Amino acid sequence: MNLTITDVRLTPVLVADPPLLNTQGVHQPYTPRLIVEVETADGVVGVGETYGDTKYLELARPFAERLRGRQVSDLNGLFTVADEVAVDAARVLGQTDVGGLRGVQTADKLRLSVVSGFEVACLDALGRALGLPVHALLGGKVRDSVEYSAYLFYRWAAHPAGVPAETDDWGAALDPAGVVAQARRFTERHGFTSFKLKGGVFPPEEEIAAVRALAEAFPGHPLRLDPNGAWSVATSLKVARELGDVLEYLEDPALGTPAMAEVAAGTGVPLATNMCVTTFGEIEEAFTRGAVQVILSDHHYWGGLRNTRQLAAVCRTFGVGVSMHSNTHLGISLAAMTHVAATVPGLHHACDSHYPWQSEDVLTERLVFEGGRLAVPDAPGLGVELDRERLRRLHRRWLDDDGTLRDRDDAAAMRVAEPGWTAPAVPRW
Ligand SMILES: O=C([O-])[C@@H](O)[C@@H](O)[C@H](O)[C@@H](O)C(=O)[O-]
Ligand SMILES: [Mg+2]
Repeated sequence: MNLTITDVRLTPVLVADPPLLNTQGVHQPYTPRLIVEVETADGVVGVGETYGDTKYLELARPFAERLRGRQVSDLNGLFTVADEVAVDAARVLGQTDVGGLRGVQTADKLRLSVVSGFEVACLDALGRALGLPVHALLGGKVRDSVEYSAYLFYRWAAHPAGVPAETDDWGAALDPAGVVAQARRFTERHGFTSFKLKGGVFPPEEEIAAVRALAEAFPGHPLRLDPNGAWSVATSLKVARELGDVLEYLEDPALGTPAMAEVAAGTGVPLATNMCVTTFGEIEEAFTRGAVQVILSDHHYWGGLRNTRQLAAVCRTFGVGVSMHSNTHLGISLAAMTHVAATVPGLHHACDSHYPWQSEDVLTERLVFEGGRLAVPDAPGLGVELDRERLRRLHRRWLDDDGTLRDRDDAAAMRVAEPGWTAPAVPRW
């Protein structure tokens, strides 16, 4: 068996995305992702997926060039390669991350997101070569299926008139009744029993009313609200008081570890984050200050599936819960999330996934939730197959774009409907 990498292919794509609202603005009609393929001397191909914005592509290209001649099994070596790839200072100085939702941009955060796509592709290739599923390469699954939550968004029925976009049949959700109707669709279509509402869009009273309406419609079901740091400490505490009896956790109510620590000190409602702790370096302060009770891990943020397991071990040591965050992604990433989630002991919360919002994929077969769960694939590698025709079509869309959609910009998308919109200063309420 020859595991030497002989070819690496990078294919940026633009994927249809509905008009989902968040505190920064609204999703653009198409969003970039990067599909990574590594091929071995034996002709085995592994696939991975990560962010596709220009700043990631700029790093992924020199990274890919350095991989030829290395072994797909040399997963630790990927971090050495990452260190060799220079990050343009303009990409990090004073910048915030994708949609402004992952805090301050650093060179490491960029590098780790790129590593994650290559690590998954190498694991897929290695698994295929050895005839083993990725979860086996991570030490073995401890569960046969992984639970996901319904990721509810305030949304418009369609992108603004005149904007080229795909359409869907979800309808608008702009008030409590719309949010409950959306939740019902999620349960009908995918069987989810946990619900997360993306907040920070309307004044907190309206979002409290929406969560109350969900609690009435789905009594006893786990509920979460995530305003992406849009609230002050005082507002966060007020929301925690009003919803404390129905929330599984409150996600990133306030921005940054010091503010989260203040909120945590004033409420018994657990706080979760995918914003103030997204690197190992941010753990110590947050954990020693008791700022967060659940880390929403994301293998794209943390540098891959093996780092996700290391994160889970650190969380376990400190008695902090772990679950999974999601941004817009396709089936390759969902499969990767499912493999690693299957190996993490004590995963007490359903994972987030945007996947039900994505009508397009690059796989031959979509992954299907049953009863809100995904079965953990046991086929070699990730257990998914790339559909080259679909990949070609979504790449063609990326090639045809004049550059306006190649970098996610939720505020720009909002300006189409509301000229003059800028992402609100934080705290917004
Ligand atoms: O896609 C969005 O609008 C989400 O707000 C996403 O960008 C966040 O990263 C994420 O879902 C979160 O939980 O914060
Ligand atoms: Mg979040």
